[in-house]
Amino acid sequence: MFIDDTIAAIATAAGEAGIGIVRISGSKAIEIIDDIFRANNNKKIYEDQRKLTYGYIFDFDNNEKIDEVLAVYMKAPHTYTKEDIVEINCHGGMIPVKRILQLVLRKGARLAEPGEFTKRAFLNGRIDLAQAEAVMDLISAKTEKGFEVAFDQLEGSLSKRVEEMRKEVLELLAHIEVSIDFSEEDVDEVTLDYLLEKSIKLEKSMTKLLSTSDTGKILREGLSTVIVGKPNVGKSSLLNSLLREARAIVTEVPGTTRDVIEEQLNIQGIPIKLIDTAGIRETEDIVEKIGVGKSKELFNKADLVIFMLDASRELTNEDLQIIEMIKDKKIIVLINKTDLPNKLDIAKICHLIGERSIIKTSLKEEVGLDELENVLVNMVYKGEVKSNSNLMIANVRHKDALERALNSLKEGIEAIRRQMPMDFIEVDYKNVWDYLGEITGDTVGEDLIDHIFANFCIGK
Ligand SMILES: Nc1nc2c(c(=O)[nH]1)N(C=O)[C@@H](CNc1ccc(C(=O)N[C@@H](CCC(=O)O)C(=O)O)cc1)CN2
Ligand SMILES: Nc1nc2c(ncn2[C@@H]2O[C@H](COP(=O)(O)OP(=O)(O)OP(=O)(O)O)[C@@H](O)[C@H]2O)c(=O)[nH]1
Ligand SMILES: [Mg+2]
Repeated sequence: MFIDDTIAAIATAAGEAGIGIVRISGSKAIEIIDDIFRANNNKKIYEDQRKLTYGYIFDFDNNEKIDEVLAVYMKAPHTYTKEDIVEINCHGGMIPVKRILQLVLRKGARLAEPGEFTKRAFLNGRIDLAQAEAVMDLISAKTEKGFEVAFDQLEGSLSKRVEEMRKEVLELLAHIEVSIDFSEEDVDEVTLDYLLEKSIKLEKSMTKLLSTSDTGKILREGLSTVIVGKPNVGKSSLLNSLLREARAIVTEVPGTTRDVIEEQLNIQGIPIKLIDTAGIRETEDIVEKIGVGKSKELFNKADLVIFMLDASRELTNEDLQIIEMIKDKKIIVLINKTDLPNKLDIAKICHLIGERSIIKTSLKEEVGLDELENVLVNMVYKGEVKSNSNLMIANVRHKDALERALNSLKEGIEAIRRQMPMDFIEVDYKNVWDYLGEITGDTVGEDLIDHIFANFCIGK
């Protein structure tokens, strides 16, 4: 694919800021900057490369000075996109960047599509697809750990592992092909044993990589967590305690929260979208009724439900109804208000909810929050020691491809065990090779590539 147009975009975030950057990439970048920039030392910007030069952006068509800037030229192919790049560092804020961009577009550049700089880095072969996707993930990371996982992926950790696996598949395919050529005779035992042994090893390492995908997905996308319970159990108090801020209104009146309150939270590196809801009960109040309806909808979509009970009241029908509604979800049960005399039949609750974590809290006396945080973290890391490794499958697209690769490998192994014809076995291994290649972008079509980059931000 030959890319000949020159693209431009604002690379920095909108709004008041110290500096703003306009970025240009493509063969016309030099021409364009030459048309609009005058260096104070009177040198042409392309005489030096990778050196910031002080000067002014001018609109020479009407002799207007636009802004005082620092500009830099980076020569292809050793640049972010592997094309000629010019960056203009102007004053921050909405106006300077916008005016300079407009001028650049008037001089012949085209406004870049979302992610197009990174897309060019990929199409021109500087980085692979998993690395390109990591660029976006690291921009949108909400916790340090999420950033670290994305950063290692950008550095090629995942790509390297996937390429190692593909190399092994290729080696197995070579053996299989040799056997096909000798198809008249029986394939010898040694070859079959060898294929089987190597394949089982590969299956193990693929399974291991796949097992990181639940945690990886949460680090990348966040854990959507909904607090549910009947009115007045302390749901909004819990939101406030975890946020360490009086975000939601808390009163002793049941039915205080009527709308959904959503906040972002970071618990030991895990990004959590915490949602406080209206207490669930039968009600004639129209506003509250809508709120209750929303609560029910929300916890159906949640990754995790925190179900709250009030230790100072007996179990009611409302509690039982909620238990019925959430019994198939991933839940943590919180028994709150343990500072008050207990009236709750805890044995009965255990019986109703089965093998689930139960935590006793008193939000009033700040008891039990640490335990809640720890249970939550352990749930995400599935009780495994919190991994120091940042090599994870964080992207659902990668997970899906790896799953299909693993399934094909299992089919291949089964086919070897049953001594199926070699050309039959070969198909499975070719699939493993193809599916793994989707992760690094080796075996994906143009449509999918367009779709992936369309979700990037402009200027990246
Ligand atoms: N001003 C500015 N800051 C930035 C970027 C940018 O594009 N512009 N980046 C953009 O996201 C990030 C840095 N990433 C970059 C990645 C590769 C190359 C690059 O020129 N690579 C060449 C040469 C490498 C070398 O000199 O050793 C290459 O790989 O061939 C530049 C930036 C973060 N900061
Ligand atoms: N004694 C005691 N009171 C608590 C505790 N936690 C919350 N409360 C009180 O219980 C009342 C209700 O708390 P909220 O957080 O508003 O309860 P809610 O579940 O959000 O209620 P709705 O929004 O009406 O569904 C308030 O008066 C809180 O101060 C606790 O651990 N002990
Ligand atoms: Mg509330």
